[in-house]
Amino acid sequence: MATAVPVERDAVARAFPDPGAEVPRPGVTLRRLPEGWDLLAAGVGPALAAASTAAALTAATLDGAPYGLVVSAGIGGGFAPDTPLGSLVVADEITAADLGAETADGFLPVTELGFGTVTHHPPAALVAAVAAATGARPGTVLTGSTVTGTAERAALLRARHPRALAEGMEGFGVAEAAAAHGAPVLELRAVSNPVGPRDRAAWRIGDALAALTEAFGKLAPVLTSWNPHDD
Ligand SMILES: O=C(O)c1cccc(C(=O)CC[C@H]2O[C@@H](n3cnc4c(=O)[nH]cnc43)[C@H](O)[C@@H]2O)c1
Repeated sequence: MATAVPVERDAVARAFPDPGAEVPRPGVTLRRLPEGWDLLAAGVGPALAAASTAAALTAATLDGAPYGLVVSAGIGGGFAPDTPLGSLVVADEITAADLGAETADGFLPVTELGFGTVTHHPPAALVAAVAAATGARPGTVLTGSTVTGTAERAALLRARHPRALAEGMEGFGVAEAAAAHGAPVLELRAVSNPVGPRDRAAWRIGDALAALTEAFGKLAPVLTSWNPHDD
């Protein structure tokens, strides 16, 4: 499970009775839980999140215990009015919002330039099970390297991605690393702030971290019992 920062990782860890033990691996330090999950504070932004997640995936494979699922989790911005502060979003699409080229006629995703990918799809049955267990709303979660800070940018993103419910900075990077290793990916965001004009004082980080802990308490049995062959 990959979060951006250590406080998010610790919020996930609080859902489990045993805090686990640190396991240093080349390029990353994992927190290994007795339940069989590795937690990773993978860094802020898609590039560092991808690099850290790839390091963890490679280490697990070389250790002879490849991961069966990669989860990107953390706080995020929510698109009003669908996602109020403290609510949860589970991604049925993980989409890079700013990977492409600006042209005189508007934004072109890299796929329209002839390479790469801009969207990953988590397993549908797993998304449905997570939504049922946690109350998370399924929808598109956007990844960007810049936190949206104006109403204009929020409206433009929503116009380009009408199904977008939330915005984070790591999901697509984590998903790219998982895809390179053939592992399925999931993204769960707890909404700490509205996507729109920047008002850092209004971010409800504590509430979002508490929602993350509560969600992972309900999620653990779902993830453990999920059978990839159902998807
Ligand atoms: O200041 C703190 O105490 C604190 C605690 C936990 C996390 C943070 C972060 O700033 C982490 C950055 C993290 O947050 C995600 N995020 C949150 N809101 C948005 C948003 O509106 N748009 C994009 N990303 C957002 C993001 O994934 C960052 O990694 C601070």
